[in-house]
Amino acid sequence: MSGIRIPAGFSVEVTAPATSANLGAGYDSFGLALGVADTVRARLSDTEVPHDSRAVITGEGADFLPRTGDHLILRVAEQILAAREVAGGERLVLECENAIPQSRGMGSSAAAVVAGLSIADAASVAAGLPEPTAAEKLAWATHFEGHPDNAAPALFGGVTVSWYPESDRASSISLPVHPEVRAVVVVPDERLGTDVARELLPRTVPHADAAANSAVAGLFVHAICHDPSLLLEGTVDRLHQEFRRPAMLASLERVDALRAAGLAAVVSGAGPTVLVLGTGEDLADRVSAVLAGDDARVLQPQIAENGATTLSLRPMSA
Ligand SMILES: Nc1ncnc2c1ncn2[C@@H]1O[C@H](COP(=O)(O)OP(=O)(O)OP(=O)(O)O)[C@@H](O)[C@H]1O
Ligand SMILES: N[C@@H](CCO)C(=O)O
Repeated sequence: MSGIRIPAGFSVEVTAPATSANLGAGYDSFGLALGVADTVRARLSDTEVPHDSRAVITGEGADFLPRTGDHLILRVAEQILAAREVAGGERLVLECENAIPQSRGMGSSAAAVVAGLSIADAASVAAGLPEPTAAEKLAWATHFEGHPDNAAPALFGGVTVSWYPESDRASSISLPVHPEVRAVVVVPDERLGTDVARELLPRTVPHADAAANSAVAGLFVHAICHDPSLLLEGTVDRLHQEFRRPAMLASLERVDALRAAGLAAVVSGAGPTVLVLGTGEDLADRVSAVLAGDDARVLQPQIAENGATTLSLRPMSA
């Protein structure tokens, strides 16, 4: 280490939003931030902390997420601080208020990664390093998350399109979303790990399917920015959803029923949550009416304009 360390008394509170990736045809590229967020308070302990009590967790995942350095937020924060040669990462302790359900396709891992990154950034700045650029933040978040479609909206909010200008560097832009577009999610109790869902995808797809998706992806951008009446046609996917049907039969049945009723429903991320995009304050009611008798939770969290926030950074003691 170069002698840079997190100062005594360091304390920060960050939030990171849930996200929905793919949005139909934009596999591994499109994503949006939702108005549900995890809140994490981190502080530097001035004494050694028992390894298994570094994270106090309430809310979603409190019964099964690890409390040690295996905890994703701690692991990300520590590894980034170590890469920057900032000492003290192993003495960070967390209070996590989790609102995002894990392994449901609502970007919980991206939110955890972005929370860890935000803590590492705040600690680095407190130690005297410059504030990282947006491009550096996306690079770190993509490094840990594996793909940028959840990471970009978790960092920057809104609806994002991500791509790889170089094979090892992701980039993203934010779209100017039509003000009437609303987002509803249908969240089942069942969990499905992203790694399991990715295993179900074929290594290659027919050229016609790739061509169809690229046309619809272009239409989606127009629909969400300018003409929400085209969202149903602009969310037809041929690259991922059907391949994953066997792992989430009930979710694909919900997608089918909602689309048959004219609502732009897609699998959210790797599932099994379903995302519905549309207009009107009554969108959640219309979704609930189509899914009458279904026990999955219907929520209308809206599209969040903002991504991760660093809520408070107390002045550091010397
Ligand atoms: N708040 C959190 N704190 C610590 N670890 C978390 C947290 N949220 C998610 N994780 C880790 O990420 C895993 C879930 O990641 P996974 O990619 O399977 O689902 P997801 O991110 O919710 O879904 P998707 O990527 O499809 O939107 C959890 O099992 C846990 O290991
Ligand atoms: N694009 C990703 C999102 C989940 O991380 C997938 O569908 O596997």
